[in-house]
Amino acid sequence: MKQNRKLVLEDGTFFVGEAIGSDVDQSGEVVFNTGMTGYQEIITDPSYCGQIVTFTYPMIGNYGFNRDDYETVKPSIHGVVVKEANEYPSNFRNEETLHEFLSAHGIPGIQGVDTRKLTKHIRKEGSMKGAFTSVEEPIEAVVARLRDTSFSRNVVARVSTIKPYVVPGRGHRVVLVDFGMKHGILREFTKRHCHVTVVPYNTSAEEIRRLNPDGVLLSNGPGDPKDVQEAIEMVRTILEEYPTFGICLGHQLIALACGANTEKMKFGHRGSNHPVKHIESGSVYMTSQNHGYAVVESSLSHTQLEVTQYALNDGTVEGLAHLVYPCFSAQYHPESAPGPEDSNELFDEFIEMMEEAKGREKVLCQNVQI
Ligand SMILES: NC(=O)CC[C@H](N)C(=O)O
Repeated sequence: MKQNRKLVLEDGTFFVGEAIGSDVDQSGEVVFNTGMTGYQEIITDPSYCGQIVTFTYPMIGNYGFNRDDYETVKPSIHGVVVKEANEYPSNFRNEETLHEFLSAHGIPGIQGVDTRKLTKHIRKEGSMKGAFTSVEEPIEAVVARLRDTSFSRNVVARVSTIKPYVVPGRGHRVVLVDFGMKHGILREFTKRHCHVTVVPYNTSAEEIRRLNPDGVLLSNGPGDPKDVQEAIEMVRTILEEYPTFGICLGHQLIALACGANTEKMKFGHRGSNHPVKHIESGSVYMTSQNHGYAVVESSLSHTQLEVTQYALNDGTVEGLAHLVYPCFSAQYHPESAPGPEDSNELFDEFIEMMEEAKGREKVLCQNVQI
């Protein structure tokens, strides 16, 4: 393997390896994902906007990239770090290699890195900034540059849709607020015949009201939830008016809108086998996760939210429900893509919630007629 690219971390730790993908010296927050499969979905998940993802599974690219598994058409990840990038994918759906895919989308990568060492370092020291550079560039210069770089606070705006669009269906009318939506979420709604209107992240409560939805879905998305202030305002209003379901960033926005707090985690949860316990049933579900922030449990005591699910690995909050309004959320990805589909039923719960709300409306109308 060639030694023609370096990954330098903010604390001066560096890894030398072979350049793959695009030839750009990009920087980002270095995080790790432990999934054994699903690299295409991970690389195309907009929640990774601005991040450099280290894959702990040692060979990436072995089944190639195909036309079906995109989570968004235009990836916004800032780089990938792998132990070995497979050059000869073998799969009937394969269309291009990891290297070809990354090159086509301007994403840099590196192979030949001891990803186990890098992951252990991040676990110990926490996720941190990193940059790809040439092997010649002095470490001190890169570190100084990284210290001066601050992450963009505008990542949601980069990945959200600019204009609303409709994915027609004959079922419930859902307004899906796109903070960096994975296509998997849309797939779950179309599977259930919903009529989905996807709207930009900064759509106001008034604009949503004009669409007269049966329910509102707040999608996943990149960055710090506190950076999307206009959405927090909107969520505060809509959750009192419509059945509301929040996924990942959407979950965090519901918490903030209700007066709770969120915090940055040391190294986050990114993988496809995170056990989550549902308090009411006692059941444990394997979940697909990708988040670096979490809801602060102690901040929930003065809100109208209750914890419905916990992460079994570290006890962090994984699910919330509103005590008054039909509103609930999950910190993980019930749409999977990639990962287990155990929690798919949350979409059915949301459909039931919309049905119940419609039923209540009908009774109210009948009473008025009498
Ligand atoms: N997948 C997501 O929606 C991630 C939410 C948020 N950006 C976080 O890292 O916690």
